[in-house]
Amino acid sequence: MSHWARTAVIVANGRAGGAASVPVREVAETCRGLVGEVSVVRTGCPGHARTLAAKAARDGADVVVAVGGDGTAGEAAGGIVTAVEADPRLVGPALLCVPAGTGNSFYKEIWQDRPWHESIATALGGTRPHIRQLDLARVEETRDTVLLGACSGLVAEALDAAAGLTRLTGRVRYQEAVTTTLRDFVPHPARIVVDGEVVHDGSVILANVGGGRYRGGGFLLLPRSVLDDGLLDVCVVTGDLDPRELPGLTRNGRHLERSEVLYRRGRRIEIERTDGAPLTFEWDGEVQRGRTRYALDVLPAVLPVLSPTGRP
Ligand SMILES: Nc1ncnc2c1ncn2[C@@H]1O[C@H](COP(=O)(O)OP(=O)(O)OP(=O)(O)O)[C@@H](O)[C@H]1O
Repeated sequence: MSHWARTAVIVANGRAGGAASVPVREVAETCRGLVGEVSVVRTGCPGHARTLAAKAARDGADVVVAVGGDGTAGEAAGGIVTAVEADPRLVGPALLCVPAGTGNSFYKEIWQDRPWHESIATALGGTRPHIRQLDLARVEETRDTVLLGACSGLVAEALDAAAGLTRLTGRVRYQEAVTTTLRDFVPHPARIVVDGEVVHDGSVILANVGGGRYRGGGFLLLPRSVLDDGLLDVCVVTGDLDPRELPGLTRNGRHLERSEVLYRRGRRIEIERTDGAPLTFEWDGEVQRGRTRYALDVLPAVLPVLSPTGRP
């Protein structure tokens, strides 16, 4: 049987948290049995996966296989989408993720708990691909694309703290960072605007926009999010909630039952800190500093992603 993909480029991040447990050689061998031509490129620095995926798109690859975690997946997604924006004649390669990171939230969104070699066999093994055209978000201030989500407050501050916990690795590192951040965490005053309507103006623990349902591997912040509905979801946890309750509540989405939490959908979400101080903000795990405001616009159906079925 001849399979559908002629060319695949494997973009591998050897610095991702789970890289040691997913040998790139094995990923390449699995792909070679299913795709005519497979090449492997390795990232040399942060941001490199974006450049490599954009080049693969310009070279006409059918598939980009991103071997790494959520950061690698987000960079590869951005590379594909910006290459196609720059040259609309290009047909963007489909993205296939192999979970070699720490949280691997994006892989789980698409493939749940399936082992990676099964996902590759399903994605590349048939005579036609199952592709979902996912939405991304674009940050107005920087023009960056966002795959998984963006968040102010607690999540962004915990990511910042995690960077300093070099003695720990993996999920334990992030859990410890959340615990440390919660010790003296102070909510920030912010205005949240959805499609031009102010939905909250006051104290905020976090405002998370996405994208993916999970952040940080296991926190179900956006339980109702659909990756290809043409809309962004936003969850605002107001300062009326005790922040120490949040890790427990977001394990299974129970925070949505609380009156201190707002959940909305829209095409454009604006988050602005209202006391003039810089807003601690992050997207796809990268902490940002210096600005008081960020606006995110949906880019509907721009990213082809290989999936178990065309739609969930
Ligand atoms: N050669 C490299 N040297 C240093 N950093 C790199 C290199 N290649 C990629 N990176 C960076 O490594 C970072 C971590 O990668 P990634 O997010 O994929 O793994 P992770 O953090 O372990 O997983 P997750 O995000 O799923 O928790 C990314 O920010 C990426 O830009």
